[in-house]
Amino acid sequence: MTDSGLRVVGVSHGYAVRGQRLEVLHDVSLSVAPGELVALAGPSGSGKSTVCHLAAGFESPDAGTVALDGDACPSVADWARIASVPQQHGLLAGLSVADNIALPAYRAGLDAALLDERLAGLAEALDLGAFTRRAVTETSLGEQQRTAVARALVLSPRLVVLDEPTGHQDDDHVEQVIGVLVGAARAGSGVLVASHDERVWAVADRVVRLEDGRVVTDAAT
Ligand SMILES: Nc1ncnc2c1ncn2[C@@H]1O[C@H](COP(=O)(O)OP(=O)(O)OP(=O)(O)O)[C@@H](O)[C@H]1O
Repeated sequence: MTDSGLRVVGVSHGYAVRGQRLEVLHDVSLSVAPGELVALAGPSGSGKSTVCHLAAGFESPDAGTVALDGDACPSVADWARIASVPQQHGLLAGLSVADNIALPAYRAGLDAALLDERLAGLAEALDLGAFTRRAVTETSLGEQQRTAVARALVLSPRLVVLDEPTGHQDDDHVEQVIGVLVGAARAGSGVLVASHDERVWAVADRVVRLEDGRVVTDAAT
């Protein structure tokens, strides 16, 4: 067995609720290899977002391990390693669409010509070309969601974790988002995507289904 990619092993995790620890994930294990697209499915409240937070390094598990390429301490600061699209998108209100997408690249010191090429490619693939100069606060929720997807992919990360990235999209834009996620996996990123959308499950290499904080199936599609 290889350490390559994301490995979540025996993870239990919970939240403090009225002074008590409420465990919401119980002994969860899953993996995402480089180049693999894995969908997280399950009913509302089953624990998908919690798994995403742990995989993205926003939180550390109460028990068990979360590791990327064998490193048990994923760094949220390095978007070339782990990038994410949280449910609330986390865009910076004071910046344009283009600057939000480019922010990880500015921080990483990506070559300007390469950044321009990637920005143009993502803007076209995600139908953002008409909005790139607009303040992100002056765009629709669906456009903001696609901006967050583009930002997560601008550095071609080792792992990208997306929480319901098609939730605000119409049918055509769902296909565009799915297209860039499949493209990212083909280019070598591991892709973990929490989704209720069967169209996302259909393109996944595997679908991991959670119920009540437990993995009930982990199956190839
Ligand atoms: N900050 C929090 N404090 C307390 N409980 C929480 C918190 N966040 C989530 N939970 C609880 O943890 C459980 C799992 O929530 P989570 O958001 O991971 O589920 P989900 O599968 O992503 O749901 P949805 O599909 O509705 O987004 C739920 O019972 C939820 O109420």
